[in-house]
Amino acid sequence: MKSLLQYLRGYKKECILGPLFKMLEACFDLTVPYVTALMIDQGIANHDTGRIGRYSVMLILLAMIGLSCSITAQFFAAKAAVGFATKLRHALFSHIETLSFDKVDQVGTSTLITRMTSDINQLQNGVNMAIRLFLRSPFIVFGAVICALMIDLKAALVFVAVIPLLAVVVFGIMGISMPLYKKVQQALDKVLESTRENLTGVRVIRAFHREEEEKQQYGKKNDTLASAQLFVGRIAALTNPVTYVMINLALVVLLQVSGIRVNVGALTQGEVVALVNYLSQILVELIKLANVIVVENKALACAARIESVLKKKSSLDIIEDKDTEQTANHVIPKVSFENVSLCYNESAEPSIENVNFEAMAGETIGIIGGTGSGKSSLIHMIPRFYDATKGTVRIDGKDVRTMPVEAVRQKIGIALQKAVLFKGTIKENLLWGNENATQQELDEAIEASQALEFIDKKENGLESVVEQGGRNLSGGQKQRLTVARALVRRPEILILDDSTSALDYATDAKLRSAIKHLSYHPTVFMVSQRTSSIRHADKILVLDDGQVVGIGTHDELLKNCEVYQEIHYSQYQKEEKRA
Ligand SMILES: Nc1ncnc2c1ncn2[C@@H]1O[C@H](COP(=O)(O)OP(=O)(O)OP(=O)(O)O)[C@@H](O)[C@H]1O
Repeated sequence: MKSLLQYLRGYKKECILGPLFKMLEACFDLTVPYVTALMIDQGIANHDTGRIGRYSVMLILLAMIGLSCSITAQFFAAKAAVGFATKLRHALFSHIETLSFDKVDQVGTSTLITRMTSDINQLQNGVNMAIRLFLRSPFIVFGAVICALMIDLKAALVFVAVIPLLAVVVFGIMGISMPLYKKVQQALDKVLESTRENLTGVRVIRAFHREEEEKQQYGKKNDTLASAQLFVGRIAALTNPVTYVMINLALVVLLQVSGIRVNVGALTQGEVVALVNYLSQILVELIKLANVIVVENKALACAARIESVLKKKSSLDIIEDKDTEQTANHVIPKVSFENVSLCYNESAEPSIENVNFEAMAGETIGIIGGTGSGKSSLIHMIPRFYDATKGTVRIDGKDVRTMPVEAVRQKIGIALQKAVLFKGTIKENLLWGNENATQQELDEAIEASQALEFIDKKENGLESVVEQGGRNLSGGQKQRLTVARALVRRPEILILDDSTSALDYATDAKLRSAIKHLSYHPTVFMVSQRTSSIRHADKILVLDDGQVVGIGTHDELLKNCEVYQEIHYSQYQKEEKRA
């Protein structure tokens, strides 16, 4: 939690004034029983309506001042808590944006969402409660005991006896329920994870008639959450009945002792009422304090979850450039892989193993292989989505790890396998590639990606609205826009990760030809499952189980690479049959 306190720094005034006003309110609250006692003893006992009136006005004034103090404290507490949560949310979001993919994979997207939302809300609640009640409740408990002792030492012994007992019960119940709140939070994580998966995959679920199964599984997770919440709720709910029984027993004892003291003339009736009031105040404050501690503990648990994300460092460190290998006479390839392996996690088999190749500037490199053969893994190492676990990936002869991620990505335009677009207009989405792109650059990208044909048909053209995730566009339209977005940057390196799979053969061919004839000459990496898409590449890498099993041109591979032959002839025959 310590490291999170920095986000409260701008709210020092609120953090001091909030508790201060709460303490003022507490002082007025402690005065009320005393004034009531005076009203009973001096006003009611003597039938003195004048005094009764004066004390009544005093009580109303005390209540009004107390209320104003309470509202002011609430204002400061809310201001500090909301400000703290906003700053923290912003910092957490910015931090997550810097994390490397492996770290995001490690934590998990849905739990990151829980931490950004529910955990921060919990923490905001904790800060608010702490400012308002952390000092007030103990202050009232001690204040009420001191006032009781000042009224009558013997009668106040009841307080001395009952407060530790109350404290044991209240804090005992709290101690039992605390660890259970962690379980509730974990169950909530699972429900949110399932919600997210179901909402994003709703079409697939319906297409496969998995609604019932999904409902059942969701129901199970929801029930687990509900039973965890009920269990902890039932334990927490014990607090009130148990403490009320205790306090009522204490009241009986207090009235018994006070009655005797009144009879011997050591106490007045008004003082008895004041003692009863103080005892009730103590009970209320102890219960409040227990609630505060529960909320604070939940907040601390959430703070630890948030801190654990903030402590995660991107694995994409910049290493020192010790390269001596490149010589002046050697033509430096645009991209090269030297004995590169990639393991997503330590225990798993490598997804890429000992890959070596060079891509010269302006060349087109085709990458092909069965599903799961490592095509995406291979190209993800160029923009440093993941760093090689062994070997070196170089751009312009420089180890990519010696360059800042932004510098590497600035050179690259990438259209990922899953076409992702954002809410906004088509133009806004394309400008992600380069926010300063000129109309001419946009036009060239749109034309090359074969997106012109469908953008032109739209009433608002480039200003047409793209809904969240691009759901108002077809798969092929989305793919063409993601290719256009990559081209708008006029990248030195263009990576197309199976990003034309939804296009028909003719459009795919036009797109490839347009990329060849761009006004600039990027080095192109084209991942595809279809040999027809990569057959004209200068060099084709054939991947099988993470290893390069063939490298060469289409014709060369057809002669000497069994895996390529298999892929090609299976498709070639299919196409023949179709024709
Ligand atoms: N983020 C990840 N974490 C762990 N393992 C991964 C991750 N991404 C890919 N893998 C694993 O690496 C291997 C290669 O996956 P990759 O996505 O690179 O294959 P691919 O050839 O692109 O497949 P496809 O053609 O189906 O897209 C697979 O076994 C996959 O399970």
